[in-house]
Amino acid sequence: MTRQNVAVSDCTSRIGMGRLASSKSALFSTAMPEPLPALGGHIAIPQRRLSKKLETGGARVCAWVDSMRASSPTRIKSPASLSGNEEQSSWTLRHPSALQKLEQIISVSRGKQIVMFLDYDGTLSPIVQDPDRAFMSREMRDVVRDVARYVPTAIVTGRCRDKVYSFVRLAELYYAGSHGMDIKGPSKGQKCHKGNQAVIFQAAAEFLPMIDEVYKALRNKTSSIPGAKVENNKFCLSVHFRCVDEKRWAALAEQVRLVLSSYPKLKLTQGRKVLEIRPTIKWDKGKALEFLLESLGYGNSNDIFPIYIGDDQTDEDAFKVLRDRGQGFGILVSGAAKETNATYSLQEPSEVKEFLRGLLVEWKRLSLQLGQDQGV
Ligand SMILES: O=P(O)(O)OC[C@H]1O[C@H](O[C@H]2O[C@H](CO)[C@@H](O)[C@H](O)[C@H]2O)[C@H](O)[C@@H](O)[C@@H]1O
Repeated sequence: MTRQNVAVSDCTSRIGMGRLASSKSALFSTAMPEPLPALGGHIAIPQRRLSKKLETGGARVCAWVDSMRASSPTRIKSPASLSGNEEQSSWTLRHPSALQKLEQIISVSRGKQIVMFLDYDGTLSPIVQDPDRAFMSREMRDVVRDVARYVPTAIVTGRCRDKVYSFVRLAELYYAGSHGMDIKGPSKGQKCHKGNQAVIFQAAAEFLPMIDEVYKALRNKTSSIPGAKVENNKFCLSVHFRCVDEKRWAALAEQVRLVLSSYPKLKLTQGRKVLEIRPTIKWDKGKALEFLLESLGYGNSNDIFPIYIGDDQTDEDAFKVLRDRGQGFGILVSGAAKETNATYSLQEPSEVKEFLRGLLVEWKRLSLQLGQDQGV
């Protein structure tokens, strides 16, 4: 047995312990090899450290597996003094439902230019097992189309831009694919936009050959793990483990670690049951949001009100940008209490649809009123 094999099987047995420990508490966490933050968002696993410490790869893989088990964004653990329900209610007080606060949201955004940013998976479409079948409903498409008639609207996603376009099929939107590393403007004119040119920005163009190479290597190395799926998102990759038996997560993580150890210019982050591999450049959904605001001519405007709706750790970068700018707000789509920079929450995509519909009712009323005031 090789050293790597030993590491993986050690970890696998620890996973068993983990399950036991989670019901009986203790032991498991004290056996942690080296504290590692959850793999979320830009909490990248430093590849330099990784390659220097290949000999401790097993320990690292165990830490990854721990993180894979945590949800994304990280769930808030209730302190012993609070029950799960109490924690949930206190979280909802801190991040109230955007549906319940609709009137307040409409009132604070009045007179400002709203710009709408929408994540795709888990926000516009429900999470499903097969990433190739994450379709959005016709009702959701209709609502998003209507929203884009009133305000500039962008889809910001970890997916490959072409792929998300094949799901959304609305030419009037902006699309920021590959976690914002691939941005294109609408191909159909919209009255809110300045001109009709397709803004093209690719933050990581030089990484294309490397990403392609790693895609092939990962496909090859993970092909024997049932349920594992590697998705090529052009400037980044997704290694899905939603359909992989938990007992095999360590083996999968180990293969990913082995491949990445030869690519110090790539980093690993985590989404919902997915390991995401991307260039170590300082670009994320937050930067994409800023880039789009700038492109729309609102970079220095005080009269804008950006709204970003997303469900995943990678959306936190955008929530944080809005919080730091003090403009607009983020809405986290989550039914559970999670650590977030978003201001409001919505439980699931159907609530996203209701929220957007609620805004539309108000915008339609306003434009009717404007028409009447102008005697149209
Ligand atoms: O930024 P997003 O639009 O939220 O994209 C993030 C990842 O979404 C997709 O994976 C997620 O949705 C799948 C379909 O529901 C689900 O099977 C998977 O477990 C989720 O992680 C997409 O396939 C990934 O490439 C994106 O990175």
